[in-house]
Amino acid sequence: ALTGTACGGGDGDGGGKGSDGKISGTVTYWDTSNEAEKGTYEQLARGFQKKYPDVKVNYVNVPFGEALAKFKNAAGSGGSGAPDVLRAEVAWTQDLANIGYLAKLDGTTALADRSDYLPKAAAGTKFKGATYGVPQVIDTLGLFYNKKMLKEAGVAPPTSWAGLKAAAKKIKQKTGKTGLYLRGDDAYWYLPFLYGEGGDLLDTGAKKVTVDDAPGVKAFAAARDLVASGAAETDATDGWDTMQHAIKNGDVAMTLNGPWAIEDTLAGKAFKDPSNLGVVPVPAGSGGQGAPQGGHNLTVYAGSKNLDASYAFARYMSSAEVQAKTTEKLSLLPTRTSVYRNAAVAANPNVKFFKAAVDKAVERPWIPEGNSLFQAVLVQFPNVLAGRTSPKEAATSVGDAYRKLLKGDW
Ligand SMILES: C[C@H]1O[C@H](O[C@H]2[C@H](O)[C@@H](O)[C@@H](O[C@H]3[C@H](O)[C@@H](O)[C@@H](O[C@H]4[C@H](O)[C@@H](O)[C@@H](O)O[C@@H]4CO)O[C@@H]3CO)O[C@@H]2CO)[C@H](O)[C@H](O)[C@@H]1N[C@H]1C[C@@H](CO)[C@H](O)[C@@H](O)[C@@H]1O
Repeated sequence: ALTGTACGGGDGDGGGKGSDGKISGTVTYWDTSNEAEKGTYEQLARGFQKKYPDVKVNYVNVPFGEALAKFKNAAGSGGSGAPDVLRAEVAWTQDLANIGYLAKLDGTTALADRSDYLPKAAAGTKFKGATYGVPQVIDTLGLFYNKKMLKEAGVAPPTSWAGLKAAAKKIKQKTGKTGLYLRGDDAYWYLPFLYGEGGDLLDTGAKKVTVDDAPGVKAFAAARDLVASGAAETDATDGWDTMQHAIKNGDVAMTLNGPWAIEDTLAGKAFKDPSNLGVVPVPAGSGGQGAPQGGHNLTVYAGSKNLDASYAFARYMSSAEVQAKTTEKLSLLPTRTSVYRNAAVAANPNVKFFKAAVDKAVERPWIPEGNSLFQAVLVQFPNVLAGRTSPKEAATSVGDAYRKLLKGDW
C-alpha cells in the first residue's frame, strides 16, 4: 500500500510548484454531490482556475453510492484513473487513511486556518493522530414537514414516534395522505430509532458491540411499528427518489432527511412557497432522542502526481468564501466557525435549525471499520420494515456481523 507519499498514479500531469512557487498542472476532482447540488459545486470548483490560471480543474461527478468502490479500485491498481482530490464521506476518511490511500495533510497548505473548523467536523478528519481530510460540510438528520398538510390535519410537528403515529392517523383522516416516508434502503435511517431507544451500534469506550442489546431490538421494532400501523410508507430500493418524489408532490407530509435534501425538496410543487417546508429535530423514542453526525471531507490521493495543486484545491474548496457561497445556494452547513458570522448564513432558517441539530448530533465511532458498520444494518433494515425479519433476529444478526468484523481488535 502507498505510504502517504507521492509515488506514481493519479490523474495529475505531473504539474506542481514551479521554481516561481506557481501552482500548475491538472487537478482531477471527484465530487459525490447529488443532482440538486452538483451544478453549484462544479461552478465553485471551476472558480479555482481564476485564482490559479496555470491549473486546469477536471471536475467529475461520481454518484455517492459508487464513489468509494471506484476510488478503492483505482487507487488499488497503481492509481491510474484515481482522482487527485476526492470528496470523501466522513466514514470513508478513516477507512481510506488506514489503507494508505490518502495524503497526510498536516503541515500542508490544505489545512490553512485549521483552528476555524468546528471541533466535531475536525474530529472526522483524523486517523492515528494525523489529519487526512479537510472538512467541507457537516450534517445530520431532521424531520422535514409540509406545514400546510399538518395544519389541515390540525396537528403540530411530532416530537416522538408515538406522537408521529397519532399525527399520521389524523393526516390520513383529513387529507387521505400518509404521514411519513421512511427511507428503508439506507442504514443511516435506522440511527434515529437506535438513539431514540438510548442505544448505539458500539460502545467504543468499553470495546463492546451494543447494537443487539435491548435498545437495538426496540429500535428495529419502533421503525417496523410505524410501517405496520400505516403511519409510514417505505421501500427496499430507490428510497431516495421515492422519498423525494413523495414529499415534493405532497403525497406524504413528512420525511427524515438532511441539509443535502433541502434544495431538492424545495424544487417540489408542494413547496412553491418555500416557507411551507419546516424542519424540527427527529422524534424521540422511549429512551431518548438523537440524530447521527454525517458529512464530507476533501481528501488528497496519496498517489497524486500533483500534490501541491491538490492541497491548494482542497484548501480553496473548503475556504470560508466557498463555504458561504455553498450555504447561500444550497443551505448546506459550513464547517468553519467564522462562516456562521456571515449575515446571510446566520439568517438562513434551515441553517439555524441544522446548526443547532448538528451541535447535538451523535458522533459515530471514528474507526476504519466505521465504514462497514452500515452494511450489516442495510441487510436487515428493509426486511424488518417489511415484517419479514423480527427485530430480535435483525439486531442479533447485526451484532454477530460486528463481532466478526471487530474480532481482531475487540
Ligand atoms: C453502505 C454505506 O455505508 C456507509 O455510508 C454511510 C455513511 O458512513 C453515513 O455517514 C451516512 O452517509 C450520509 C452522509 O453523511 C450525508 O451527508 C448524506 O450524504 C449525501 C450527501 O450529503 C450528498 O451530497 C450526496 O452525496 O448524496 C449523499 C447520499 O444521500 O447522506 C448519507 C446517507 O445516505 O450513511 C451512509 C449509508 O448510506 C459507508 O460509508 C459506505 O458509504 C457504504 N457504502 C459502500 C459500501 C461498499 C461495500 O462495502 C461498496 O463497495 C461501496 O461502493 C459503497 O459506497
